Amino acid sequence: MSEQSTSKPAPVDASLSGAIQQYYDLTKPRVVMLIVFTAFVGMLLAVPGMPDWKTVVLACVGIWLAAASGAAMNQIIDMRADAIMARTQNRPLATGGLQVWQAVVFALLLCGLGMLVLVLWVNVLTAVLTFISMVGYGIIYTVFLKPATPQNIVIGGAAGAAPPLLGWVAMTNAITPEGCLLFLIIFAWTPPHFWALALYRREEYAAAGVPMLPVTHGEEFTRLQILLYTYILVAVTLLPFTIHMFGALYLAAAVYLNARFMYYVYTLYRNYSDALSRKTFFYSIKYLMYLFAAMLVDHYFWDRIVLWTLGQV
Ligand code: HEM
Ligand SMILES: CC(C)=CCC/C(C)=C/CC/C(C)=C/COP(=O)(O)OP(=O)(O)O
Repeated sequence: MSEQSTSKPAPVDASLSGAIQQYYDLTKPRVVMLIVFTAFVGMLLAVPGMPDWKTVVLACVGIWLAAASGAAMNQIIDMRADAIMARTQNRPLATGGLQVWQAVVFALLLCGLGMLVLVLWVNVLTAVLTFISMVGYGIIYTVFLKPATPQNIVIGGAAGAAPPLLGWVAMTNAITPEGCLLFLIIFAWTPPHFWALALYRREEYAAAGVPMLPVTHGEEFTRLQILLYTYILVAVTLLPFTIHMFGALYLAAAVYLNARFMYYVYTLYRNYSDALSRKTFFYSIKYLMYLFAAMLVDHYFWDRIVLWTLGQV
């Protein structure tokens, strides 16, 4: 049995701070935080030495606003399905804490502000790519892909994978192979990240009528797909080292993080439990955070370590 919707929605807090909290929740703050972090890393990797911090801050703000707008659009469209699932039933539109028109105005405002910041103070290419990602998630994934195909998150994952490339483009105004490689890492990471959650939440998705892979193709097939995508992820995360984008610091971190991820998904494949599936999902988030942090550390310190070591011999 996967985890069931047994709890009741929490009562709505009608105070001002309650209203602010509802708007804040509408932006899926923690997901968007990691999205902005990967964009931030993309920005710093794109230039040698210290970046122009003003552009970095403005690009982070613009991408944050656009991603938050996408998250709000997603909840406007999904409010009925969200009200059915225990995991999402306390979202502001599902509880009635916010009205649809309030969420629509808020989403449009975030979108407009985000585009303004990117066009005025970053560059038009970043604004266009960010807009495509926002619409890709908020509309194309949510309206067309999510209710239609179990490949929804594979195709829709392109929107969530865009941020490091957006960060790269913000600093260079160019789409380069290195920026695309960062995109590819998150693209390959998304299926194990999401399907691990979908496995232990499969009955909720079935009840809400969402055709996620464990619902349409069963648990065993999903476990195999998670394993196969993690193999791809391992290969893709090693590529930046082979093209000398990063040095041994990154390699060590990637090998360690990949070994742990493989251990989780292989065990999940051989011996399924909801508890392990949940652990795998939470590990996937830490994995991405640490992998991108390792890129930063390598970018700033690996050359210095090599030079210092050479100086010692
Ligand atoms: C199409 C792609 C993706 C899908 C379908 C997906 C799906 C999900 C789902 C269903 C959750 C649970 C959310 C909740 O319980 O409220 C979640 C959580 C999370 N996701 Fe993803 N995700 C995707 C891409 C991403 C990306 C690109 C990132 C960051 C770079 C990300 C970071 C996170 C984080 C940090 C959480 C934990 C949120 C929390 O603790 O509240 N996800 N994801
Ligand atoms: C501008 C930019 C970079 C784009 C935005 C990208 C973005 C916010 C991606 C988030 C991906 C995500 C949380 C998917 C959740 O899927 P779901 O909606 O199926 O999950 P749910 O069931 O929790 O609502």
